[in-house]
Amino acid sequence: MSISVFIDGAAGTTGLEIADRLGGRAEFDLIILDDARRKDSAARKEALHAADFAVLCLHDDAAIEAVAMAQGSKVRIIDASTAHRVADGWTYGFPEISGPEAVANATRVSNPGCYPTGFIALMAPLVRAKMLPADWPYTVNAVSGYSGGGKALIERFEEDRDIAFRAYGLGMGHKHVPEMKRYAGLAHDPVFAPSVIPAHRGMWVEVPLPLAAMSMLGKLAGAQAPANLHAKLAEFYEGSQIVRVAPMETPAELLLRGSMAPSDALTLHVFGSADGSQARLVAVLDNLGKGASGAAVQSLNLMAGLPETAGLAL
Ligand SMILES: NC(=O)C1=CN([C@@H]2O[C@H](COP(=O)(O)OP(=O)(O)OC[C@H]3O[C@@H](n4cnc5c(N)ncnc54)[C@H](OP(=O)(O)O)[C@@H]3O)[C@@H](O)[C@H]2O)C=CC1
Ligand SMILES: CC(=O)N[C@@H](CCC(=O)OP(=O)(O)O)C(=O)O
Repeated sequence: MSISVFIDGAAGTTGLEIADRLGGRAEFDLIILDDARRKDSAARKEALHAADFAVLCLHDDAAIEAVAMAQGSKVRIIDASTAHRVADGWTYGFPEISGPEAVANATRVSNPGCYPTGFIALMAPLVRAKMLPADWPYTVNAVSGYSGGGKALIERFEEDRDIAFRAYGLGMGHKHVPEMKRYAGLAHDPVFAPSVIPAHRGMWVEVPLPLAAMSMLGKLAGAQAPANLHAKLAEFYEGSQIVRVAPMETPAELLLRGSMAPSDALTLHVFGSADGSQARLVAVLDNLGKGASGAAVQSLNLMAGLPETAGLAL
């Protein structure tokens, strides 16, 4: 018996990528509304009530509306928007961090934000193990491909080829900070510095760590050499086909390529100074892969009782 999945917002950037990942799979029957009906409330409500699963690939207000319209139905929802990431009654759709069973059994799953995926993957295992303090004022420096901003930012970057670098979130208070704080287990909001480069997809999320200064201030339990942090991350993600911890070596450079192929993997790096006084934790991913559509499909697989990585590009 096939599983019906309604993609609400299937004409958008995330929705199209989810439809691509599910399209060739015999287990799923996709419900996709045509152009004339895709924003029609009655048609969306009918689809929400007919489907086994709905993946909301919508901006927050339309996602909140969809959840209200689904009331009284049996549909299980994965919401790709920011609307429910720290909301009561929702499971954070990051199986490596929330636990695969929690996601598999949930009826309401919020898909993590793209930048938080990198940040939380790096930080949660180390904070949980008390190798990094929960109460340090961390910073997050991050770079995204322009597809991270959906259709509007894609259009802007494709029209204005003169943008070489776009820093934003300069007033702080970016919408991703609450989920970063909560799921990394932090006491304070991290200082988040996001930016966009003229590449369609790709993402770099970095957390610089002044280890010697943290130790001097009594914030580290014992000396935490960069190699210890790397070993803990490697242990935490051992056996994962999705999250990979790169060997601890220091290349002369790391590149994000404009021609990056779609990928649902997430690669973590730890770089350390020779004397161990400083480290840089770095996550490299595809904002549209593990940062959005790949994560939604991973959660859908688990919720539908299918192999976790089915249909993913790894
Ligand atoms: N892009 C990314 O890398 C990531 C995106 N996300 C999140 O995923 C969600 C979707 O983002 P993204 O795909 O980038 O955005 P897009 O703007 O590319 O797509 C959103 C789609 O929703 C449609 N839409 C708008 N209002 C309604 C409505 N009332 N009913 C039905 N459809 C509607 C839009 O229609 P129209 O085509 O007419 O504009 C558009 O096709 C957002 O919440 C975003 O924050 C999360 C992680 C990463
Ligand atoms: C480059 C860019 O603009 N990125 C988006 C976040 C993309 C993402 O993860 O989206 P949601 O949290 O909305 O689901 C931003 O900073 O608002």
